[in-house]
Amino acid sequence: MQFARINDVTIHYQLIGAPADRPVIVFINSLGTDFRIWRDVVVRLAGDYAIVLYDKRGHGLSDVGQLPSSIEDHATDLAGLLDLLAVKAAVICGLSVGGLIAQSLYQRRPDLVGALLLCDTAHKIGTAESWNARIAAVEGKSIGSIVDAVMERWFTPAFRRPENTAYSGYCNMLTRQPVEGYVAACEAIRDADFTEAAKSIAVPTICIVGDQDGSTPPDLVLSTARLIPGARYEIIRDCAHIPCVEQPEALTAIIRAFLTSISPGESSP
Ligand SMILES: O=C(O)CCC(=O)CC(=O)O
Repeated sequence: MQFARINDVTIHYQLIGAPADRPVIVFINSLGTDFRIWRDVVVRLAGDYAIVLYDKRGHGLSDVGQLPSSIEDHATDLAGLLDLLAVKAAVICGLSVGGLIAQSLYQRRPDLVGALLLCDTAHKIGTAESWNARIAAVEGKSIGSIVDAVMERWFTPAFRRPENTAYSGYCNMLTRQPVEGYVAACEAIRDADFTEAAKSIAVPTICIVGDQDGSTPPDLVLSTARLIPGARYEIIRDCAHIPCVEQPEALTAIIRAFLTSISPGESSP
């Protein structure tokens, strides 16, 4: 296990491979998850890329940190981690709120971002009303009180079968996040809007979405791709909000094809 103290927050991370030798992919996880969601993608890419995984503040084994916290605070944490690891111009792959953090990192520290993989995310996610209702439910009851509704957005019915042990494991992952970390991330998402900033992104970008994503549906992700100059757009079939769990092979194939197209010869297909 690897931990770093960044911006007075203990951040849990994992570095796989040597950033000096290979292109680096940084994975940022979504709301209510920790970096273990990337496992099935990482095992497929680790031979060809150096990989940075971390639990954003308020999730997994990282501290919650000072409250309230913003998407910019998350981006500053990631910048500190990448500076510590001497990583520059990385491929930044953010899932959902992770994609907001990726967009904020690009605005604050473009030197750290060589390309963007925006996965099941958008320039703006949800409305103030929807986030305030979710925050009230979690603070008034528990994360457990919203788990069924969240899982309907995260996973397709085929994955949500009771006999699927992975499904019950991901329910556990959600309900075991600290309530104050989950709420702080909901507030940060509620207050983030990259509609204007997206138009100034000038690195190769691909927007990817599951065809059954109930949190950031295909139309929303397509509207984000249309804001970003030259961005590509890919849909993954039979998949909802978390393709790294539900369709890791398809997601890996899209990542490889995209990275090979922007840096031919740098990675083996
Ligand atoms: O997944 C995220 O990071 C935010 C989007 C969301 O609302 C996910 C969910 O449906 O719980």
